[in-house]
Amino acid sequence: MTTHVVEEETHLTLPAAAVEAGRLRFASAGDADQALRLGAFNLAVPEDLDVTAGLAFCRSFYKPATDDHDRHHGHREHGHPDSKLGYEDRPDQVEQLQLESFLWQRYLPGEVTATLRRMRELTLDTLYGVFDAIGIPEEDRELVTGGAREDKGLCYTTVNHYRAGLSDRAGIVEHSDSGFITTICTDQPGYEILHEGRWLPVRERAGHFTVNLGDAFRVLTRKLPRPATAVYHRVPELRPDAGAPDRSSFTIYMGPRYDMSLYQYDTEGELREFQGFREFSVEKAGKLGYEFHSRI
Ligand SMILES: O=C(O)CCC(=O)C(=O)O
Ligand SMILES: [Fe+2]
Repeated sequence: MTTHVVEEETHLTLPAAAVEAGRLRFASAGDADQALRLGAFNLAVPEDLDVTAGLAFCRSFYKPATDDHDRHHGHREHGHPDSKLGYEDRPDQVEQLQLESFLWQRYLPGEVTATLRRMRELTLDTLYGVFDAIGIPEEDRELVTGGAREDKGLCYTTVNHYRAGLSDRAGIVEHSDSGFITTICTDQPGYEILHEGRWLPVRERAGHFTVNLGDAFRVLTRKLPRPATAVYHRVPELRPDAGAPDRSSFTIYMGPRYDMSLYQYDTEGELREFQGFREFSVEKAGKLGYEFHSRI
């Protein structure tokens, strides 16, 4: 007789971790192994990180601005001339605002910038904790990330508004994230991952973010004894729910810069240049049938 409860077969509970005094700690060694295998885990929201401003911004950024100085609204029309990313009305339900970390202060409300900066710090500590778990030598980390510790790599936020009113399309189509790591804050369920060939909704763990590992980690570690998976994830079509707000999420993404290379350890453990990250990203976009950012 199986001891599994039905719920456990239809939902996935992610392994758990927390950052304490700047160090990532998984709940157990088993959680660390599972996190690398899945390419996803839950990360405790630290007590001094208030996500309220971020979630409120997810519900306001797309609405019309009241004046030229209104940074809470008007981001559909803004143009964000200094960003290579910016606003995108995607073919799925989600509309997204993506802004590099050096532009947060210029374009975003002060309280949102403060939240994102704290979440960036947390994401950096988490990234280094994953390097520890895999056994990536300290002296290689700044090279492969393009200087994440000195904020010279690529770090941006994605602010997601899922327009439940748009029918017959996915919330966000299945994809892996391209960089090393993405920390996601959501206000409601919907996130699913591909696990052993099946799409499974992930059970929300109260007071936790979801962390994804991306393509840059998969490429880097593919030939190592403890490789990291780039998790395939999606949000299926969301239905309008009278009285409930649309689904919101915002993320911190960290990856290589587009002007640098992806790296890979060979079977001897030697670090080698793999492919230019921009070329890799253009090829990936082509395979998945979407357009690569026109400004990059
Ligand atoms: O909203 C979510 O749960 C996932 C968002 C996501 O996958 C992304 O922004 O890359
Ligand atoms: Fe994603």
